[in-house]
Amino acid sequence: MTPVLEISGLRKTYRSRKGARNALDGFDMVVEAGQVHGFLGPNGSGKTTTLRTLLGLIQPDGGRMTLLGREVPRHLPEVAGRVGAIVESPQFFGRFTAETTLSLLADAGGVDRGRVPEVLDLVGLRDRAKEKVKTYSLGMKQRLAVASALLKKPTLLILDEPANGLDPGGIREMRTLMRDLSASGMTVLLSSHILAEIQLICDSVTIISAGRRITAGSVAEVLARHDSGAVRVRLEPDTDQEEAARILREAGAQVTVETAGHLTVRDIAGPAQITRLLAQREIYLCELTPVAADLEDAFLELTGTAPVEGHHRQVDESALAAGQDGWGR
Ligand SMILES: Nc1ncnc2c1ncn2[C@@H]1O[C@H](COP(=O)(O)OP(=O)(O)OP(=O)(O)O)[C@@H](O)[C@H]1O
Repeated sequence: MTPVLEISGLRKTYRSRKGARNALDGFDMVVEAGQVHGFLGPNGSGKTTTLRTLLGLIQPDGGRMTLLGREVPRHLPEVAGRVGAIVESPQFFGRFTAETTLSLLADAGGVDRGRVPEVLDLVGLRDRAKEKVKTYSLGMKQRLAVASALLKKPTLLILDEPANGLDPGGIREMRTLMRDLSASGMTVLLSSHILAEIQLICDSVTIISAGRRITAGSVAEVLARHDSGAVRVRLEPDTDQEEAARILREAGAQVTVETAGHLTVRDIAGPAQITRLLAQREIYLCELTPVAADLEDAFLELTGTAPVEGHHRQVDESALAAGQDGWGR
């Protein structure tokens, strides 16, 4: 089946009097139909630039993009009616109610007003639909934004940080909504920094760093590639942790002494080897658990953005274009 979205070799350089920055440096991405696809990357890595370029809001400097099988931006008008998107927090008129706002948007988009109560219901705003938007919380405005993107029953829904400003209950509702939309046949592409959430919601992910794809695949594949083989060991109470760590290190393992009674062990043949080495010295275990890699670990390692003690990471991820030092020199 043709992917719903395909990007290859996308390039975008922002130029100003201060210099030129490569926001996208040959970026590739594929999103298959019916998936919830997570788009992840550190601050300034190029996510919004990608989404804005896809939607024809930014002119790329090179590369190819297709949406629903049609090349964009050239054929964007043919597919725009089937793509719903929120790429920046949309501004709504505070004095209008959600119902009026959506009705006007429906009229403007040639959508039957009968769809308005449906989308209000979908995003959980039905009970507040007749109140003015200026009385809404941030999370409620976010829901209204999603409702507006759903008006035209899109085949592809693109959301930039949809969980922004939502409380834990709201995040969970958004997760259910994404899954329901996907189950109804819609493809969803969402960018987010809430990695635990992405791990729960998404079928597949693309991770971008410095304007390039650094990994992509199903969440399970990305996690499997990242599996560190680490094992968490809990020792019997009153065991000398340092002694146990020393024994394992002598055998070539990498050992981190954790909170009371726990060790994390890497680079060892297997759990049986840990048990054998310690039992030979009359040290016994209560528990031995493989440490499952999570998306946050994979993300921090792949993007090189894990915090380093005593070092303040600078947030901008994009590379200066060749020959530029940021001051146009
Ligand atoms: N209009 C612009 N003019 C100049 N530089 C820009 C412009 N928009 C984005 N950039 C730069 O391009 C790079 C990529 O920005 P982009 O907004 O795409 O990142 P992002 O991955 O969406 O980041 P975040 O997670 O912080 O939202 C950054 O260095 C940013 O400063």
